[in-house]
Formats: sequence, C-alpha cells, structure tokens
Amino acid sequence: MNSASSRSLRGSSLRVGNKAHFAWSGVNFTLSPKTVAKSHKDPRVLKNLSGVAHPGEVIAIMGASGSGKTSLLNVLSGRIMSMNGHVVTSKFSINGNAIHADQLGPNIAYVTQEDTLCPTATPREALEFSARLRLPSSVSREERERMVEDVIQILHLEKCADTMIGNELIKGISGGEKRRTSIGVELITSPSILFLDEPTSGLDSYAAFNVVNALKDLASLGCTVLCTIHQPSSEVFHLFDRVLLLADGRTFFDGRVDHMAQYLLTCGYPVPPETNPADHVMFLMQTLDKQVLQGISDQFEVARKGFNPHAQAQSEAGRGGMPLHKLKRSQAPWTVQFIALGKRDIQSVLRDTGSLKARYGSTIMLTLIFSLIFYKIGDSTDTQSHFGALANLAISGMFGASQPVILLFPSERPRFLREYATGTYGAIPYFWSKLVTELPLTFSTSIITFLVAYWLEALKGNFILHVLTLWLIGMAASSTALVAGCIASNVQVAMQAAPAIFVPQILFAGFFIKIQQIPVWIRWAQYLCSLKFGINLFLLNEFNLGCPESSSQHASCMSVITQNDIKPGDWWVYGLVLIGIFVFFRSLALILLMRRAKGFALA
Ligand SMILES: Nc1ncnc2c1ncn2[C@@H]1O[C@H](COP(=O)(O)OP(=O)(O)OP(=O)(O)O)[C@@H](O)[C@H]1O
Repeated sequence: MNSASSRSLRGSSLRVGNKAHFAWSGVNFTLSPKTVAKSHKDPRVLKNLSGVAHPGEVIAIMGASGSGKTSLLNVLSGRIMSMNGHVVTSKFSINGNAIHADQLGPNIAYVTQEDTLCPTATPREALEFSARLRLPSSVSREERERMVEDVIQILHLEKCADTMIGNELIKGISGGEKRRTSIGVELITSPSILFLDEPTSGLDSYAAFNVVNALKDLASLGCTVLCTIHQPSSEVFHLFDRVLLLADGRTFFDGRVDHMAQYLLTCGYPVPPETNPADHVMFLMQTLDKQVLQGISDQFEVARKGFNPHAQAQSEAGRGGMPLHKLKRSQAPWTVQFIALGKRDIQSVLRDTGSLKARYGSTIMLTLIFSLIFYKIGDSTDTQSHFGALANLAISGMFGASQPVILLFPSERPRFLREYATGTYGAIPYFWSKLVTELPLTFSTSIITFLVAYWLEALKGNFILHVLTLWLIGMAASSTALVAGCIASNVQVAMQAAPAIFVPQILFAGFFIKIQQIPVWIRWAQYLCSLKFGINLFLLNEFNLGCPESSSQHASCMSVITQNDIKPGDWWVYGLVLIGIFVFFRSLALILLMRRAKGFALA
C-alpha cells in the first residue's frame, strides 16, 4: 500500500496463517450437453490447466471476457464441481498433500465479483461478524477489535465504517466502498490462501492501486493470493508478481510479470514503447485469430513439458510449508454462530424500517377492511358468512407470513452461499437464527390481526387460541414459501411460483368445495395444505368452544363443524399436522439449500 497515504499491513495486527503452496493439474471444466444445446457454445471452458501458487506471491489471472478466468477461480476454490451434467476434473495439493475439491472451500478465502454483504449492517459490523465467526477462539475480543480497526484503515473505510451498506432499496455506501468491505471481510480472517474475482472492478485507478497494494502486503506476510483482473493500469499491473494469461480456457502464458514482455517478443508480438503491457496483451488476446492464440498456447505447453506443479509445491513447502491439517481455518462453535446470526437477523428486521412498516401497515389496513366488511358477523345467524370471515383471516395470515419470505429469501441466498462456502457458519445455525427472528414477527402480526378483527367481527372463540392458530398457519406457510425460495433462481421466479403453491391451499380449505367432494386420488394433498388444518382449528374454537350447548345457535354451529368433516376430539391432530407441515418444509428447505451450496457457482 502506498506508504505515504495509508497504513501498511506489516505494522498492523493482521497475521497470516500457515503458509500454503497450492498446486493444481489436469483442471478441465466441461459444460453439460443441456447447457451447450441451449447456448451453442464450446463445451470445454477450461482445458487441462495446471499451475502452482506460492506464499508471498500475488498472481493476476488475465484474459479476454469469457476466457475462463472466473471458472478457473471457482474450480480452484471447489465452488464448481461435477454436477447437473457439468464435468470437472482436477487434482489439487497444498504443500504437496493431495486435497479433495470439497475440502478446498474452508481452506480458501474467496472474494466474489458480486458484493453479497448484509445490506442492513455497516462495514464495521460486517468485519466484526467475519472476525467473530472465522478467527480462532484464541484471538481475544480486544485483538479482534484491533484487527477490525486495522482493516478499516488499510482499506480506507473510515468515512463509511458506520454507515449501512445498503442495497437497491436502502440507501447505503458507494459501490467502491462495498467492494473494499467485501475484501476486508476476507482479509480479516488472516487467510493462508486468498482468491479474489475482479477485486478492482468499479474502483478508480487510485483505489484499485491501493487494493492491489494491500494484497501485496498481505502476500508479504505469507499469504498466497490469486485474483482475476480485467484491465489493470500499468502501475497496478507491475504490482503483481506473476501473471497467468488465459485464452479460450488454455494457458497462454504463466510466469513473472517482468518476463511477459520478453515472451511476447519471442511470439512475435513485442510490447510497443510507452505502452502498458497489460493493455497490449489484452488487446492481442481479443483481436488475434483463434488459431494464432491456440498456436501460442500449444507453444507454451510444449515449452513447459514435464512441469509438475505438485512436486514443485512439495519441494518449496519443505522449506517452510505446513502440513495440510494445520491450514484448516477455524469455525466458531454452533452457539456462537447462532448468536451472531440471530443478532444480525434481528438487526436487519429492525433497521429495515420500510419493510417493517409495510408488514404491520398492510396487516392493520387489510384486517381493518375485512373487519368492516364482516362487521359484527359473529352476532349474526349467518354461519356461512361467519365461516367466511375466519377463512379470510386465515388466508390473509397465510399470504402475510409467506410474502416477506418469498421476497427476501432469494435475494439473501447468494450471501448465505458465500458465507456457507467460506465456512463462516453451518446451515443449521443459519436456519435456527432465521426461525428465531421469524417466530416473534409472525406472532406479533397474528396478535395485531386479532386485536383489530376480534371485536369488530364479534368473534366468539378464545382470543389466545385464535392468535396461536394464526401463528401456526403463518409459520407453516412461511416454511412452504422458504422451499419455493430455495428452488427459485431469483425473486421474480419465486413470486411467479407462489400462486401455484398457495392457491390450491384455498381449494382444500373446505370453503369452495367440501373435502369429501374432492376426487379421492388428489384428496391426500390436503395434508400438505396448512390452511385447511388452520381453518379446522379456527372453526373448532369459534363454533365449538365459542358456541356452548346453552347457546340458541348451538345446532347451526355444530352443523358447520360436521359439514366440514371436523372432529372436535381431533383438535390436537390438526395442530400436529400444522406443526408437521412446518417441520417438513423447513427440513426440505434446509436439505435443498445444502445441496445447492455444494458446487454453488453452477447454481
Ligand atoms: N454454469 C455455466 N453455464 C453456462 N456457461 C458457463 C457456465 N460457467 C461458465 N460458462 C461459460 O464459460 C465461459 C467462461 O466463463 P467465465 O465466467 O469463466 O469467463 P471470464 O473469463 O471470467 O469472463 P468475464 O471476464 O467476462 O467475467 C463463458 O463463455 C461462460 O458463458
């Protein structure tokens, strides 16, 4: 880092873990026939690549757009594995010890091209979160706080350290500040190996210089750094130790930055005087004929015949490398993960005041409108409308609880996948923390609903039981929505899928058609519909508990119960089915998400 303008890592509290000589060979990535049929592109994205990265080095991966830079970084970090018809072959070693692709994730810190930070946290909180969950427990709280301050200074985040990060809906810090925060989140973990995908995109040349300089300082502490970069300025380019040029998924050149010009000269493409060599080589790779590029890659491979990256890594590791098991990065205990996640989730809910106001505001408004329509319906003798009022509350409770999950979860998923892949936390604490924030939110909207509706609609059942039933309906519906959010590729798809999941629930609720009239072959589907069982509990509370034998309306009350095939003694069965639906869909969502996290760069 520019010593005149910023603080050096060497004087900071950041320390790098054990040194890692990382080698790879036979790296091939072939797209699935289905993908190729759709896009008509060359299925072979990466073609038999091999290389080695040593501690203390910052390696730039460069190449034309689509040459395979991000794919290489993703394969090297274990984020792309053979799945969904895509085929990946590779051999990896760290310090000469063979390592399987699915062991790489927790050993490698990865800064992705997209910033997937928590929008309601500040850069300081994002750094604290990462430090709390990813640094060994031997690092004291004071040390962690010092490291956070150091990273803030190193990446020039002082001005925005306590401003919300933000997103499209919440005004927050600038794109460049987000980029630097994302880098800081990884930097603070003192990684042995750090990968960065386009760390300077969106930054001005001075900020880009500062970022690469910080990487260089990190490398000088013993970190192995690999990053993709698009069009570095001459100053930035000369900060790198080595450059790995990719053309069409093949190695065009791999060597020291100061050897590249000589190599290009031997290929017949000398760097013109006064020209940034990075600009020159990028221009060549984008304009040279495919055959010519292939010829140069062939030539490079011939010149490197016999190159054994693993042997090289092993021999270098002999001079200071650590055994593999000592490299594994630590993960905080589940309780710590759960508390940190829960705190962040609660903070998110409280700080996203727009969503909070929309949630409570729309609950109050809608319930008020419904209550005016069904005004004092409980006092009338029209049991069908009375039933309608309850069904309506159940339906709005179902949509009210599922809508925020459908809207929020798909946009939050990339963050989960990044944090999960880097070993920040496990899927189970993540799910528990989500649950713990959702439970009181859904409970509070259930109370608000009945505070508005109970007296206006003159309902007769037990108030608390009505609230608890609506709470159960809401939690079961949000679990179903979570599954949709896990499957859908984005918010739009999830929104479009929502009616297909929730509208059939209304049909099974017994309002439009009695369950006995539904064809037997599809009747089983009622057990997946939380709404039906929620309405059963509402009706039992309202027309059984709330309508005693002494009441003049007892007979008509009982006819509502019998017509809907509800058995008063089975109230606990209905409750259990609701809980079962809730547990089933939550578990399904957890499994789907964990499956998706495996090789998620393909998802
Ligand atoms: N999962 C995938 N499905 C379809 N095509 C893919 C997939 N992964 C990679 N590709 C294709 O492989 C090629 C290389 O992609 P990659 O993102 O690695 O390139 P890149 O060099 O990083 O490009 P850029 O500089 O534009 O980010 C591209 O043509 C891309 O469309």
